[in-house]
Amino acid sequence: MTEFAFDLIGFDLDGTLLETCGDLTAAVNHAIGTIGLAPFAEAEIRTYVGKGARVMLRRALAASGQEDPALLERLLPLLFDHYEAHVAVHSHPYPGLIDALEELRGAGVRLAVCTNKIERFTLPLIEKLNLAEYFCAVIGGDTTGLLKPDPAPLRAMVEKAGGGRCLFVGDSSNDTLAAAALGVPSVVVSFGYCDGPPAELGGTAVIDHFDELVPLVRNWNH
Ligand SMILES: O=C(O)COP(=O)(O)O
Ligand SMILES: [Mg+2]
Repeated sequence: MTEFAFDLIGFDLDGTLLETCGDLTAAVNHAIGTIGLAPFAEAEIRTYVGKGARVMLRRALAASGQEDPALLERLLPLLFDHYEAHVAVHSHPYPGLIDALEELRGAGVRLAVCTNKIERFTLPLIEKLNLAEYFCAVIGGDTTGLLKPDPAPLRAMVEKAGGGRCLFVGDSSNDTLAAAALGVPSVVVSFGYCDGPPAELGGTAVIDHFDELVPLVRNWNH
């Protein structure tokens, strides 16, 4: 038991723990630049993030008028190699995150990650930003073979982290749907890459800043 309503708090990665869009945009632009396509602004790529790198690149190619699946398969390794070499150039935790993680950990709440980003990028990114020590389980988009909104990766996170009363924090309907399918309450961060109005994404609650997370779970009344 903890002083909070939860034993375990899981987090989505892109657009929730971390602002990663600068490095993702650079990787997309590198890949499509090799065939002479015009680069995208970060604000556009933000709307393509959340269902894994393959879907992000497919969306960018479609917006460039390129729908050929073979082209997607040819450019994806170029995106991967660029992203792997530049995974934490601009990426950084959202304001207030570290203080919130410290306070939750100090209160005995276990912390974990469940992201659609594949492990090849997820693990080094968390390491490089000095966040690995906080998380007792990290599930990537290729860990179970299924992506959120399927609940399988979230279930794997809960099991690996030792179970208990769980809350999941995310920025998109992938997160709220996966949580709902597992019967886990969810919090939407309105500052992420939300795929709709934050209050309409199906979460149990919405926060606008990580400073709101600890008071929310301390006074949980949902
Ligand atoms: O789209 C991705 O690669 C990952 O997104 P997520 O961390 O929000 O699940
Ligand atoms: Mg996300």
